[in-house]
Order: sequence, then C-alpha cells, then structure tokens
Amino acid sequence: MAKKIAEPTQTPRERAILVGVDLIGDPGLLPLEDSLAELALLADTAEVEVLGEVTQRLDKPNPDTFIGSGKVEEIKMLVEETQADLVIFDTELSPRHQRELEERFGEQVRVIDRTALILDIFARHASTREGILQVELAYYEYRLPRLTRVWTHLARQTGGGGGRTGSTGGVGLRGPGETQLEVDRREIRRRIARLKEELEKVRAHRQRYREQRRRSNIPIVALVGYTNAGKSTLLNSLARAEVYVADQLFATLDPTTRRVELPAGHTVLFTDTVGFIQKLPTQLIAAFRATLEEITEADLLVHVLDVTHPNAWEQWKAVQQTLLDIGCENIPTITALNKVDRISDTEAIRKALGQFTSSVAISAKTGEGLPNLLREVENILFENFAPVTVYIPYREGQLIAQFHEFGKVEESQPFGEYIKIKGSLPGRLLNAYRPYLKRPTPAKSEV
Ligand SMILES: Nc1nc2c(ncn2[C@@H]2O[C@H](COP(=O)(O)OP(=O)(O)OP(=O)(O)O)[C@@H](O)[C@H]2O)c(=O)[nH]1
Ligand SMILES: [Mg+2]
Repeated sequence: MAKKIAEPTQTPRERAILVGVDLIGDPGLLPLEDSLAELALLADTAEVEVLGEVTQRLDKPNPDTFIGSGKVEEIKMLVEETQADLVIFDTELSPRHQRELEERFGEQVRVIDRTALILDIFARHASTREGILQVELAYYEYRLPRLTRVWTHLARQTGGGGGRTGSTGGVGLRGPGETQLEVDRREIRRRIARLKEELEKVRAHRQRYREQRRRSNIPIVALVGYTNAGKSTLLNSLARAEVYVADQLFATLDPTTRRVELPAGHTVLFTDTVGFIQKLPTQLIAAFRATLEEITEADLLVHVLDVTHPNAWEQWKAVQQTLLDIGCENIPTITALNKVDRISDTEAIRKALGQFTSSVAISAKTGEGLPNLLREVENILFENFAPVTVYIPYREGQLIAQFHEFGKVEESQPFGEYIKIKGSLPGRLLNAYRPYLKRPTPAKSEV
C-alpha cells in the first residue's frame, strides 16, 4: 500500500518517502505501523519532511532490491510525483540492496535506512568531544562496506586531486574507480583506527574518574530508558540540573552527572545519558562504549518508562534487551513509571507497578512520586544487604578493609593468594566487588 500523506512545503527541508517491510516469520518488536510512526518521528528530528509511506509484507527479501520489483516501481512513481530526495527504509539494508535501489530510483534519490537516519540525528546532537568521536566512529564503520565506485564526498576530501584517482587503463587493467575505491577504503580504515585509539583514551579517562568516585564511596545511579521517556526531565527535577529536554528523539547524547541528597542524608550521583530505541544499530552500541560504560558500571539503574506511550511495554522490552546486550543484567533496577500526571486511572497504575519487584510511579514534570523514588534508591543502596561470597587478592587491601567496615562478615579465610570472604554487602558496594565473585583456580606456583 502506498499513500501520499503530505504536500511539500516551501522550506528547503529534505523530503522523504518511508518504507516499512513486514517479514513474515520475523516479526519485529513493534507492529509495522507503529515502527513506521517511530521512523517518522526520527525523520522529523532529523528535519526531514515525510511525504509518503509505503509498506509491504514479504516472505523473504528479494536478493537484489530487498522489496519486490512491483513495489520498487510503486515507490519510484511516488518519488517522482512528490519530488522526494530520500527513500528511508525502516529495516537495515545491506550495501548491495542500497546500491541496487539507488540505481533503480535514479540519480537524484538517495536510499538510506533507519541506522543512517539515527546516525544523522546523533551527529546533529553530539556536542562533546567524546560524543563527536563516537558518532564519527559509528559513521565510518557504517560507511566502509557501503563505499561504491561513485566519487564520494569523503573521496573528494581526501583524494588529493588527479594523481590518486589512478591512470585509466594502467597496468593490471584496474579502472580508475577501483583504484580510488581502494584509496578511500584505506583512508577510512586509517581513520577508524585513529578514532578507536582516541576513544580508548577517553575510556581510560572516564575509568579513572569513576575509580576516584568509587574511592570516595559515592554510589552511582544511572537513568536508563527508551528515548523520550523523560530521563533528562527527571535529572533536572532531582538535581535542579539544566539538561536539554525536548519532545524529540535522542535529545541527549552525552552523559551528565549530578549529586543528589537522599531523604536519610546519604549522597548519590545520578547520571543521565543516551536513550535506547528498538532496532538500535549495533555500530552505535559498539562505538558508544565509553558512554555506555556509565551505565554498565553504575551501582543502580532507574529504568524510566513512559507509561502513557501506546507502545510502553514494547519499549520496556527493547530497553531490557539492550541492557542485557551491554551486560547490565546483574545491576539492581528500579522501574520508574513516568508521566503519571497524564493518567487518571489509578487502578491501571497500581496494576502496572505490580509487575516489577521494585517500582514507583512518578511524574518527572510535576515532581509527584519523586520522594518515593529517592527512598527506594536509598533503601536498595544503603539498607538492603545482599549475600555474597568473594575471593579478593591480598593486594586489594582497601576492598578487604571496606568489607569489614561496611558489610557483614560471616566467614573469612585464606584461599591461595586470595582471601575468601562470605557475608553480605549493602547494594551500593556490590559493583566494586563484582570482579571477585568467581572462585579462582588455585595457583600451582605455590607448591
Ligand atoms: N506530561 C509529562 N511529560 C513529561 C514528563 N517527563 C518528561 N516529559 C516530556 O517528555 C519529553 C521528553 O523528555 P526528556 O526528558 O527530554 O526525555 P529523555 O528520556 O531525556 O529523552 P532523550 O534524551 O531523547 O532520550 C519532553 O517533552 C518532556 O517535557 C512527565 O512526567 N510528564
Ligand atoms: Mg534526554
């Protein structure tokens, strides 16, 4: 089904047709229409005007064009009719599909997928050095397999003029395009390597900073959740911070950390960071490692969920899946059902709360429920003790002393080069001991 949904406006925004595909036997997390609606929001955030939508149900992708040839024609006609500049697929396209489709739609039309659109938004919203480096890395990783013989933008930047385009019909019969392609690829690989090096430095810096905070014994609470759930609004309310808030996808890219005082007087750090989305491109997860470590190394997660969203539960699932992917399954989590100021049905909220071991209903906007949230944070981090058995190397004297000071020790005995301590620890300290949960194999050298 193809439909034209808007007349082009006068402003020079790029104009796009969206394409959604339902692969039979491989249903996405969201129904096709909802996923397309989300794609339209992404387009809007990227300042792209949506002029039409096309959908198709497919048994399996066409090896050349992904969608069927009839559909290709249908889109081509719609593109001509609306004078669109872009065709945006909701599914990730292989480089080959992308190339074939561009050939069929004609020179003026660019074909991109959801990943490219998200990368574009990230590039717009990156403001710190770390953010910019990470977006650049994700971009080049995405570009590399997609380089074609076409004289690309990057090639123009780095090609350095005639000499490097190669000679026509030279030795080995390599065409000029092909030589240029190799130069481009090498150049991108070189940039990727350099970006990775620089990002390693950023990571090391963040790591040192976190260790400092850990030594000062201030636990870290990370706000996680689907994009637009209200994480930044919540940080602003809790800490009178001034993080940019917008009814936009991926408004936040770079982490912000603020100190917050809890009801019984303990202090914690809250970190607001990038949101998640369904079909989150893997390049982005990999490239954003430095930023995501703010989440994976937190002592507690507050999963902010927009309960008023029609796809709230799918969004919850997408976030849980991403948390699992980045290795957060062992971090205690409070689910904060947000935006309850918009809901009058208290029974529905009560039911929703019952689905989680630890949950609170809040409105980040009006402040309703925030004292409950802070009490729950304090409870988990400072009052609940979790049973653990750890094997700590003797050189980690500070960790051993800390266990005795703040934890409850039931049993403590030497274990090779380690000391085995069985007992319990308050939630805020669990993370520091996580590397020592596994029973080490005894060293042979001691014989
Ligand atoms: N009614 C209502 N709106 C809220 C509430 N919390 C946030 N919002 C709105 O939801 C939108 C998104 O809020 P943000 O705080 O930017 O969301 P975020 O989770 O930081 O989003 P990203 O940074 O894009 O991932 C904004 O328009 C907020 O005003 C709430 O409790 N009630
Ligand atoms: Mg935000």
